[in-house]
Amino acid sequence: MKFVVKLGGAALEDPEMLHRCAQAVAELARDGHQVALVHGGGVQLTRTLKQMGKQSEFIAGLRVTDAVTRDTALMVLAGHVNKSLVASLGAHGQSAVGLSGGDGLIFRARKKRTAPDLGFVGEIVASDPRWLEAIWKMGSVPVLSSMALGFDGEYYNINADEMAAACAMSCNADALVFLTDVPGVRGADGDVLRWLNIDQIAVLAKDEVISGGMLPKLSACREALLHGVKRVRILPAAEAGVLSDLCSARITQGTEVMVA
Ligand SMILES: Nc1ncnc2c1ncn2[C@@H]1O[C@H](COP(=O)(O)OP(=O)(O)O)[C@@H](O)[C@H]1O
Ligand SMILES: CC(=O)N[C@@H](CCC(=O)OP(=O)(O)O)C(=O)O
Repeated sequence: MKFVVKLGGAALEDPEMLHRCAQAVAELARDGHQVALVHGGGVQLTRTLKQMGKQSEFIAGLRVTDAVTRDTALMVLAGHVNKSLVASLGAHGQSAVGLSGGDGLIFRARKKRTAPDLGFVGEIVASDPRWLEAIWKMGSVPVLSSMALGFDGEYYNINADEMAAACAMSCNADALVFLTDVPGVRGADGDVLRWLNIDQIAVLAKDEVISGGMLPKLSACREALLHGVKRVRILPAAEAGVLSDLCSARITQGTEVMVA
């Protein structure tokens, strides 16, 4: 099976969590699945920007990205975070190849047109999954950071959940799993929803039951499901160990997002 696993920056903060997620991804690959790992690193980027004296601003879960922020995103996401994940997979005996969307022109971006303007924030408009296929053929795991090149030669900062959905759509993934720092999507009563229909997303957003980073995440889930990805699940990173059971057993952790 083809899996796209997205690992969020908050989950990456805890070395034990990182270890668990890398182990689960390595196990999936060793079981013969084709796995692409797409990662975020929003928390790490915010910290580095703060050390540089720059405050971060988000609008509807997306970072306002000026040129300095974009260059810092390249450094942190395509650099340190990406290479740390390659190292973690390596520590579990799994070879991995770290890439950004710009490498091999796997993903092309264009500036996201929003009001207010978000600067160098992009959206994926084209993809060429042949590099992913080539890496899989070599028995390796592509590890993708959420930066992609525009046709104007500029790098754009892509929300990592959007990047993961684009990756899953591009390679016709059987499953897209978001490993995150919460136990799942919480409903109005605070309990984790075991299932979420994509038609409910707009209502949850309107009622402010979902906010911040959950907005682009659920929008990415919706896009992926509407474009042929068969299964989409939001899973707590702490439970990454159940990844290999996803398609063979009934799992209860996290939230399954579904089309009506
Ligand atoms: N209804 C909700 N259920 C769960 N998390 C929510 C909800 N609404 C907002 N959130 C926020 O969404 C965050 C997860 O999104 P995000 O920060 O983008 O995670 P990641 O780093 O995994 O991409 C949670 O930490 C939580 O603060
Ligand atoms: C445009 C935009 O907001 N990009 C994100 C990219 C990283 C990301 O999405 O990281 P997480 O998955 O850890 O949240 C950012 O700059 O924070």
